[in-house]
Amino acid sequence: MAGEPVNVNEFEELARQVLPKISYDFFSGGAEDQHTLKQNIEAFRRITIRPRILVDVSKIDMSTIILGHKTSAPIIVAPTSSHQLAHPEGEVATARGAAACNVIMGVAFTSTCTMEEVASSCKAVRFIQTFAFKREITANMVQRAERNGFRAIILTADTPRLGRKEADIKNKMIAPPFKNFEGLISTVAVSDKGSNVEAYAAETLDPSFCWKDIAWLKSITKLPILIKGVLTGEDATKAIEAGVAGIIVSNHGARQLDYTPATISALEEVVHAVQVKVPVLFDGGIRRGTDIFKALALGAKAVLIGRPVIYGLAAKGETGVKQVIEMLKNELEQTMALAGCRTVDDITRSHVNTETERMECRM
Ligand SMILES: Cc1cc2nc3c(=O)[nH]c(=O)nc-3n(C[C@H](O)[C@H](O)[C@H](O)COP(=O)(O)O)c2cc1C
Ligand SMILES: CCCCC(=O)C(=O)O
Repeated sequence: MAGEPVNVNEFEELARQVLPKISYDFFSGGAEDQHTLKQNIEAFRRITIRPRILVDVSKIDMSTIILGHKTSAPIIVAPTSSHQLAHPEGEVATARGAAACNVIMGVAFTSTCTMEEVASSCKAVRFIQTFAFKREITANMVQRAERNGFRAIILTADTPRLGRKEADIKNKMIAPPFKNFEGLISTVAVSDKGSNVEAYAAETLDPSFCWKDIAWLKSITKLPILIKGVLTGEDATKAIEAGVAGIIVSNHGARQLDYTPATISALEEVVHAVQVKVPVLFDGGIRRGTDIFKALALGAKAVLIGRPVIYGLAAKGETGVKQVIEMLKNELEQTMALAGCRTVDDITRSHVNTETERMECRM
């Protein structure tokens, strides 16, 4: 590619050029047939925007408030693991990039820098992400998150076991050391059968964790809990009953169960079930400012960005993370101006058409 990247897809190409194949495959891959992986992106293309003209758009304000935290735009860095496989400075560089853009940083417990290192590296508002780990691991995570000024817990609930990413199995992907586990698990899992990331997950996860156990998690922390991995109205209702502070519509970047719907196709069902009782956040396949606009129009309060941030990190470290977030912010600002929306609250359901509406027009 000649010249500087002009959109986040070009950052993926840069990342592919600099990363060893095994790492690029790990970051970019999805589960099994990777059907949902493609759909997460394709489904956005099937939604059209209904712009309004002759609105005063001389000033655009993208700022919003998420769980009480003011951010410059409805963008959050998604919690993703293993950033040192992308860049030696790992999650510290990512968090600094997020801080420079004044957006919230999601930190995975399976990070390669410790949560303490990330916490002391910058002033970004940080949320810690956990899985349904065995209880002693979760209790340790909660204590450390509170001590280190994390502002919320993201409980990723779509991972009672790890999805099958076949590229990782073929490549015999070796997980980097997940430093947050030091002293918590006795052995570093190894497997000669394929990806050892799977063996790692099997050793740490508690697949019996279910809805009633959220009460236990709530009993050991004062931090608000966001539940990540909701794809149906039924589960959204259960999440509200369990008393979560927010819901993240996500299929884990299509890395868990293949043939789940593209997340943008599942968003409205969840939004309807939630009835504005808690904020609904969204991730999966966001590559353009127009994608963010569409997710907001369908009811999301903010979006999480996974792979593009990792690609920025791989290509240019902290600067790359910053550039990726800035690009998405600039594109969202442009979209809002051209669609006649001055603030994020001006973006409504009537600013998009989905396939459902287009079918109705034809009938
Ligand atoms: C390499 C990689 C690692 C991930 N690790 C985690 C993780 O540790 N915890 C988690 O909840 N989600 C994880 N995710 C999922 C992201 O949080 C997010 O849901 C997803 O990346 C969004 O889709 P996108 O990559 O298309 O933006 C990971 C995703 C990728 C690509
Ligand atoms: C045990 C690491 C889990 C990372 C993860 O969630 C993913 O790769 O999707």
